[in-house]
Amino acid sequence: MKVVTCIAPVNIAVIKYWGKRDEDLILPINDSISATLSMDHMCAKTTIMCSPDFEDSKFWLNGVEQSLESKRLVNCLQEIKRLASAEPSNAEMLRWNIRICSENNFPTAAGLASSAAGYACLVTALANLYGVKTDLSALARRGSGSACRSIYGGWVQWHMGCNPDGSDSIARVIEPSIHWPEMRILVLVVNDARKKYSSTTGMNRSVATSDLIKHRACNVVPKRVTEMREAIKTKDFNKFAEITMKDSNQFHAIALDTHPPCVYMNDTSHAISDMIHAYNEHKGVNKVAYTFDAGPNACLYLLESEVAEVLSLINECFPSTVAKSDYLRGIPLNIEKSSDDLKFAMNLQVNEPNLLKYIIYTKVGEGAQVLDGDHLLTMVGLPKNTI
Ligand SMILES: Nc1ncnc2c1ncn2[C@@H]1O[C@H](COP(=O)(O)OP(=O)(O)OP(=O)(O)O)[C@@H](O)[C@H]1O
Ligand SMILES: C[C@@](O)(CCOP(=O)(O)OP(=O)(O)O)CC(=O)O
Repeated sequence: MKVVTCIAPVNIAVIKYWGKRDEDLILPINDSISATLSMDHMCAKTTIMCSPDFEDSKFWLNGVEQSLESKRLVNCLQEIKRLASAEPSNAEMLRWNIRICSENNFPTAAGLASSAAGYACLVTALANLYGVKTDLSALARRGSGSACRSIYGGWVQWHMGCNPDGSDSIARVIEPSIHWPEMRILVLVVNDARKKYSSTTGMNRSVATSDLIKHRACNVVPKRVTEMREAIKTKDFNKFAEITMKDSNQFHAIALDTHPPCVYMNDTSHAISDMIHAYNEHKGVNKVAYTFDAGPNACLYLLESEVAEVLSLINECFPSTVAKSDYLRGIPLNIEKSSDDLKFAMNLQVNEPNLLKYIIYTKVGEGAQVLDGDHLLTMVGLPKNTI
């Protein structure tokens, strides 16, 4: 019997991946760049066990048994087993059935990058189980494109590559997590329910029907990637924020240019983006950047020095009656400060209460990791937690 448990982070792109040139190999039509978020508040955890005593293979996600037939899961498993079979001593273990148990400590399939954390975690655990030593980003990519960036910590670029077999479509670290230690992230959760159409469906539809997506991939992203790498390297927040917001907006413009359109942002998302622009304008320089993935939730990048003021601004504009202990996740309670001057100077628009469900405060963190114990499966290969 062998057992491995891993944890893996989510990542939030500042240059978005949207569109594939190969659906099976999951090869993108443009490079993308993201920051990996700390696992303190958002992570996937996966235990994989294999044993000659297991009569069958099983997979549980968040306590619910899943099919093992999913194409992407099969692709990840097949690829890792193929690589593992190069080592003759693995032959017996490769015939054993496996049990997979995974849990996300944040909402699944809600546009909060659960598939990125989930597949990065799965392939890290599988590779460790079978002793496969290779670039894990290419393996994670077979589960979900954005997952390749969650293998690594810090600031990560997914290079689209040009080889038809996808061998050069891999993630690489631009800078480690410690490079920009003041960087912070606020995730404003507007809705954590399962979204209407997945990123996979949306981007396939965009590739098939949007004219703008071709312009973006060929003419916009290459230049933006160079500028973004430079902004990160030189810690130029103003430039970083400008590119991040423009890229998020271009991605959503393409989602709308898709036929039928994919509408991911809602009125609350737009109110958040208006508030950030008003704040940056008031400051005379970009102090906060927003970015939205395939859902209404906002992810704000800002430096630690701005957090207290921006949090009080959010509390003014988006009042909440939810208990603070549940509403502010990861936020020290003494961090808030009065925004009276700001409120007056910015002529703030106050929205109706409870448009935000909760706020997660986090920072840039490390990539996927193997844990020493703390397994999610019992010795007989059954989940310790079921629902
Ligand atoms: N911990 C996990 N282990 C394995 N697979 C997972 C895990 N978490 C999520 N997934 C897979 O990812 C799917 C959700 O992916 P989907 O792209 O729809 O949502 P998301 O990743 O939360 O949002 P987005 O990619 O738009 O940010 C789940 O239905 C499941 O198949
Ligand atoms: C909007 C995005 O979050 C899209 C993520 O798409 P996925 O990686 O979930 O898509 P598949 O490769 O089909 O699984 C932007 C990004 O993370 O770069």
